[in-house]
Amino acid sequence: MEDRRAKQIAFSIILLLIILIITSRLSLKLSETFFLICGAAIAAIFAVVTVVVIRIRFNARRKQLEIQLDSQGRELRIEYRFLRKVAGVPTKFRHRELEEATDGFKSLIGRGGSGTVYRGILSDGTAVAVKRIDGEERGEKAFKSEVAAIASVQHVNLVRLLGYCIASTGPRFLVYEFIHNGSLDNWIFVKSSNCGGGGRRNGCLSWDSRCRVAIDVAKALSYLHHDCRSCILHLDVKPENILIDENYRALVSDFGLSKLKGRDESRVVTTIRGTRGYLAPEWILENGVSEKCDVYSYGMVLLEIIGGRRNICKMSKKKFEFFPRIVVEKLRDGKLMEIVDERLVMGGGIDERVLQRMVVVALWCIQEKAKLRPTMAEVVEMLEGRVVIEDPPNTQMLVVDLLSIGDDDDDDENGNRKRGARPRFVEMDGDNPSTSAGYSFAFSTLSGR
Ligand SMILES: Nc1ncnc2c1ncn2[C@@H]1O[C@H](COP(=O)(O)OP(=O)(O)OP(=O)(O)O)[C@@H](O)[C@H]1O
Repeated sequence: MEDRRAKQIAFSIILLLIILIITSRLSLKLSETFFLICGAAIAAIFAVVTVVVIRIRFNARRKQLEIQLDSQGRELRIEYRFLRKVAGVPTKFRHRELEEATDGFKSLIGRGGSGTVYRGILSDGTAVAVKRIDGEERGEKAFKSEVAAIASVQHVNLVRLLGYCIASTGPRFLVYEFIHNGSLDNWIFVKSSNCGGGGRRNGCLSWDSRCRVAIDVAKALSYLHHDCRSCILHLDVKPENILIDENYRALVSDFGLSKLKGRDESRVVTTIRGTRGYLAPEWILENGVSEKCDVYSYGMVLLEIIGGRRNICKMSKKKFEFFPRIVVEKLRDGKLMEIVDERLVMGGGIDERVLQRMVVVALWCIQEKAKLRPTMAEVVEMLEGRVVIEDPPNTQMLVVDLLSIGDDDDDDENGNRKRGARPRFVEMDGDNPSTSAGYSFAFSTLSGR
């Protein structure tokens, strides 16, 4: 466009100069002035032609460079996007992109303590779960913990954080890969029972799948504790935070409560949060956490996987049943099959040696004294049958789970624990727990999530 305009101007100037030569030839004949004007006009024509040619060439070169840079930029952008994907670096999404992906946040998958999860499809066809983190300060904390903990880690048994979205105002979002079979609680608990969970039901996970899931979760936690630059404490291990993929393999999710612990630190001080029924006793007593808190929660989950029921089960208004205690008794009496999820016993195919191994590992994990518990790396070894496992010490289970039994208001419609509910410190006496006044000092250290 610019070139055409320059050519038009040059053409007009040259035309004017030629007209000038012709008119001066007619009026001045072949005088000296005519030759002067003629020489100057020819020089001007030459200069105009030179300028136009240089300009056209310059523009052509500039255009070529622009095209070249543009294509290099595009290639770099593609390469960068690819490298981010390969390295697992989360992408920053715009709110509009997430709105489009979730069709206006319409298809709700679930609700947790820190936010609401929606199903979505990204523009490239990737199925995602978009978690909207609610609450100002708490939301900010959960968001930062989650991104800091899993943005840099990669493991087949950890759910992948694909991206995030932070707007200057409004909630924050985390975008995960979508895991098709939902959370483990839907696959192990019986809905109708008091000791089951509420919500969506999927089915009953087979014995073999349960064994695989147990090892998958143990491997994920072992990786977080031992194989990352800092030790990552999950601090909220429970069936709701274990997702099951289409091959019935487990992926640990929800890092909203996680903490990083330096390799030279023995424990990290943090306020008491998490979910009743899975909290290690020392967290409440000493107000510090270590990887042994995850080991405790894992042991509790392992028992629930085997039994297909919650560990703490409300039988009536004042009566509770503590499953780990029953497990200890049945192990002692050699009647372990009686603690297995009835639906699996009916189907058969349970290897009693594997069952015994899993139970013993779980009982080691829930030892009240943290230092007696194995590491998650040892748990993997034990579950895979690579080491001989000694019998766990006889534990009194006096302080069962400081947050496990609360007010009636703290339980949901099925009698199960709600997350973040006010805790009550309990002393177990058979299956009839009572609040222990002697331990009431612990209340002052408690804070809901
Ligand atoms: N990546 C995912 N793919 C499929 N479903 C998911 C995914 N992430 C979460 N969900 C579903 O959404 C539910 C809510 O998840 P979320 O992590 O918010 O809460 P939670 O674990 O139940 O509770 P809390 O946040 O209090 O621990 C889960 O129980 C699970 O069923």
